[in-house]
Amino acid sequence: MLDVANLEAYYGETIILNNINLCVPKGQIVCLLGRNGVGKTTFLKSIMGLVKTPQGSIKFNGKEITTKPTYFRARQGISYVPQGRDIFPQLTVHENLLLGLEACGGDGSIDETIYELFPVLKTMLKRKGGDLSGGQQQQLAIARALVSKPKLLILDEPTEGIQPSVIQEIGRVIKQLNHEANLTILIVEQYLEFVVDVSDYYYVMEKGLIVTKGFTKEINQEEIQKRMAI
Ligand SMILES: Nc1ncnc2c1ncn2[C@@H]1O[C@H](COP(=O)(O)OP(=O)(O)OP(=O)(O)O)[C@@H](O)[C@H]1O
Repeated sequence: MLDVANLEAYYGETIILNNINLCVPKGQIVCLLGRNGVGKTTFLKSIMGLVKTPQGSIKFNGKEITTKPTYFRARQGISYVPQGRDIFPQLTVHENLLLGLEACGGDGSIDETIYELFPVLKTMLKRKGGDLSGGQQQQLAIARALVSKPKLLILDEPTEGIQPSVIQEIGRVIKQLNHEANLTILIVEQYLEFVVDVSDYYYVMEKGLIVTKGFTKEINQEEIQKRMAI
């Protein structure tokens, strides 16, 4: 579904992504692991068209999107939950969710299945986004990304700063979306246990390069943990 080949990205003269090749097959959950600052977020921003990529190609469902604007990519069905969630603190939960419709042109309505996935949000529709806990904000951010019924959901460190019970809840929802709705998902993560729990395939990035990859069921957790700790 998502095919990235020989991708490069720079901030000024500094190369951040160096010849990245990564593939997210339809119906799978793929995780990109790596320490702070290796370029994971830059990679996700490249997919969304938020960072310029002078070299390489990004294909979505076989179509070249490398030079397309962000809104085009969103309308094709790519939905992105950035690191730090980007919830609008002064808007209510309901208003934050309505903003998710913008990705598909502002039409339509919020599907009831969103509240089935995240029952806690239904009880908080009139609350300000800024009054929610970190975990609830993450759930709201994921729910907002789902409102436009994407084909590919991209999550940047969904477990960051979140308590274990909510991490479990988020893991459950991600697996449910994948199994029941056949949603394809790409996740950037540093929390190895979560990656092992939810993903089919993993990639590890170091200094803008993919250094190892494989099927999660064959992962050597000790080796990956060492790489993450260096
Ligand atoms: N807007 C920017 N301008 C210049 N350099 C940047 C910018 N954003 C990130 N960088 C640098 O690019 C490198 C990669 O950053 P990036 O955020 O992609 O890493 P990351 O792996 O996602 O890390 P983290 O887990 O901390 O988010 C880092 O050295 C960072 O300092």
